[in-house]
Amino acid sequence: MRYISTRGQAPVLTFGEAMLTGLARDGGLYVPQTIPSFSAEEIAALAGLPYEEVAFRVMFPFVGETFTEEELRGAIARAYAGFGHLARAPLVQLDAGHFLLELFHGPTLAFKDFAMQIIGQLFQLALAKEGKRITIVGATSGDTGSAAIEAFRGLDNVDVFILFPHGRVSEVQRRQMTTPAEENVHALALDGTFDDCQNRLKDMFNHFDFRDEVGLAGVNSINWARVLAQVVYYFTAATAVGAPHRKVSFTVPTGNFGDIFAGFIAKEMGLPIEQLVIATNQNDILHRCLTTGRYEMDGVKPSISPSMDIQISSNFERALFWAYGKDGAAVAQLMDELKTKGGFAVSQGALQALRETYVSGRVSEEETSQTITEELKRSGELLCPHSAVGVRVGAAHVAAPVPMVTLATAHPAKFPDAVEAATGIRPGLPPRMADLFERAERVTRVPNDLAALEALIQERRRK
Ligand SMILES: Cc1ncc(COP(=O)(O)O)c(C=O)c1O
Ligand SMILES: N[C@@H](CCOP(=O)(O)O)C(=O)O
Repeated sequence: MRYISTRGQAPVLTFGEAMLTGLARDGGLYVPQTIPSFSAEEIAALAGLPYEEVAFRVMFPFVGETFTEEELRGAIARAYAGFGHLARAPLVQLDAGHFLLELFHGPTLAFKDFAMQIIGQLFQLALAKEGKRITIVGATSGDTGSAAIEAFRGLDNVDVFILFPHGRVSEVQRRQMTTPAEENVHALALDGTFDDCQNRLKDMFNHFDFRDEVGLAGVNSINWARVLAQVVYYFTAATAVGAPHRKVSFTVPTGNFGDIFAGFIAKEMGLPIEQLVIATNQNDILHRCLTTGRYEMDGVKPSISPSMDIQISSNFERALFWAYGKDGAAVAQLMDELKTKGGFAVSQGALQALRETYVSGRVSEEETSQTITEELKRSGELLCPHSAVGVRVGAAHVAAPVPMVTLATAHPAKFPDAVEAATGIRPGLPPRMADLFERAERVTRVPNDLAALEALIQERRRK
């Protein structure tokens, strides 16, 4: 299996190389050159298997020569052993034909753990083989950061720097990033938005001297391995509700587009997915783009679902690559227009291709809150605000007899203020995190300035 860049100008890599490289050297994102496909019989055989076995069968064809079967199985077993639910990703029924896929039973209570725990294991295997040390820099709107810290804390050959937008994450999210005491962990509160954090991260990748000197690695969904690990739960959920014998639809609370893009990959692999529904909060650039054909930035508005307060939806580039018939030059031009003009128009053909793959919906702040209130009364499910965005849009797209699965992306306890305001109930953290508010915080306030960030990372990383 080989990996190519969405901008067509970077070296073709193996899975292991693409995983350690992160952003391609032409600024694009790595994608598999071909997508392995599963027959209906192979999909049917996944029903009822342990999550770990499904993860192995789904991931192994993409991993190719980088890891042996034994290595991958071992990494998967270690990755999910600490999850707080035997099913790993349990499904609960909300309504006739509407299911919720709970993705928040991992160590940091968000769906990011599903991928981050496994890539933590895979990075360790790859680094041991190559005798390398690396500097991970991550950008987060709240959840990727803590998941990355949890996966890499305390490792001798890895330093982790996490950029998060100052004042724009929940207190629980912030404390999850600022309280780990390990010396290889650095939480950096940046004066700006998540998009600024992600832009500076990409700037670092595009600054080759810095990148090579520090051994820069990325664990955002820039990294293909992140997306791959997220493909797995589409298979477990779909087979649990009857695939491949019947079709299934998914609704995904969407920001950086990694999660829903994993659903697209599952579909390309043969999973019979009817609708892939993008659910956005008031930062609705993706919904506007599908509706109007223009991807147009208009400023991030802070919301009660802060992890989705994103305008530059990184993985949309991967979706565009497919929509433009894998024309890297066309994608590079769009990304250049986004950077220089703040937007671009999608061609008619590509827009049609996007609309054939995705539908979308947008949820206001009031509707998000109302959905948390109503869903608790109706089904007893206490939703986090991101999952509530998904449930609202998902409910509007249920089309019998095809079941709808909405992804619940975070635990309500990560956003206690929004949940309490909607329901009067303040959700508690699990016992292992009960002292989170007593732990000492360690955080550095940083400017939105590439040179200053690079200097800080150079100074703090262990050589
Ligand atoms: C809780 C939560 N829900 C949804 C999302 C959106 O996921 P994606 O960025 O993969 O679209 C994020 C972050 O990205 C998140 O942290
Ligand atoms: N919501 C995310 C934003 C980064 O997304 P990623 O999937 O690219 O890591 C977060 O919580 O940080």
